[in-house]
Amino acid sequence: MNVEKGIKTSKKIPVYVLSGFLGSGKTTVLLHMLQYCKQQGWKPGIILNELGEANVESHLFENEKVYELLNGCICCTIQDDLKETMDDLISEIERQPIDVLFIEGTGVANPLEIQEVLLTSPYLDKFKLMSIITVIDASHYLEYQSVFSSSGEVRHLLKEQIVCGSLLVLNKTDIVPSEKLKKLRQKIMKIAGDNKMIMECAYGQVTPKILFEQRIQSILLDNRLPVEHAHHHHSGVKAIKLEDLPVLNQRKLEIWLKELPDSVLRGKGFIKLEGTNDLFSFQYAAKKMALAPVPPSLAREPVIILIGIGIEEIQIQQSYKKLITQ
Ligand SMILES: Nc1nc2c(ncn2[C@@H]2O[C@H](COP(=O)(O)OP(=O)(O)OP(=O)(O)O)[C@@H](O)[C@H]2O)c(=O)[nH]1
Repeated sequence: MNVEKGIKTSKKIPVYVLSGFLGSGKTTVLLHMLQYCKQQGWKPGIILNELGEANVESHLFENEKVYELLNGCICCTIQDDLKETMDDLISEIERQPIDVLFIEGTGVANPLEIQEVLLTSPYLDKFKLMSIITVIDASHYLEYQSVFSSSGEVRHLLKEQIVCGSLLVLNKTDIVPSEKLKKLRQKIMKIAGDNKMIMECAYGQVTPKILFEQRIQSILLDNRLPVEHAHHHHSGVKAIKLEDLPVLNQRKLEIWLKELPDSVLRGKGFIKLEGTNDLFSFQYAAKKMALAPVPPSLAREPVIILIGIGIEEIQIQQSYKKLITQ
């Protein structure tokens, strides 16, 4: 279909769901899609579903209308929370219409749960699910799938996200050797089936037309998986918030991160570093830290949120204490 024409003329608001494991690059892909919206003059609405009590990423969406669903998805309350957020959104868009809606699930969300909400009344009459875009971290997928280095829950979730995705984005190819990439593609195709489109990319740079393509037809919605399947509990998922952070030494921080248990899968937040007055956004995914200065006008308190499956809060707090007292 002609995507531009479809979005402009559609009576229902088109919805894109971004799914994918913790740190795979969902926000990166979303920012890329938002840039395209801007070029096309489309007004987007965004629903972010975050683990943990604080959203440390909303500053990335400066000029956009962002609805936050914090603490989501640890259990099935995601659906009630999402409905509440959608209700707010519906009343808000009567005053401020939007052309397209993005829903970014947490890294441990099963996209079917989101899909199911969109299929119930009154949302079904107002929104049209266009695509579930599943982002896969090419640099870590094989490790996450390995029986030795990850929990069964992680492996199950990764598979579900691939099966439910209508477009697969194999991200972070910049840090993966081509041989590994080939092997990876084969593995993913085995789970996804031959006719699902897999786009390889770095930093979410997939051609917008491919991202915005309608890939879910009503036929698929009618044949959706049974409800029991969609209600998958992620009881072992935990987000730990480290607050009142002092100014940190970068080298010690790197060592601390390296020594964290493997069950810590993701970190994000804001930190201050020795030798500079700047505030940095802190990202930790697939065992790699990325820091980026943020403007002081943001005025956020330093905080680190660690997310993992089966992480022991006491163990983390003890090692954190060591980091800040060394
Ligand atoms: N090397 C590399 N890093 C990337 C790429 N895409 C994203 N990143 C980095 O990976 C980290 C996580 O990216 P996000 O887009 O925040 O991932 P996410 O899936 O939204 O993360 P959660 O919402 O926590 O699950 C950030 O530090 C990104 O800059 C890529 O293609 N290559």
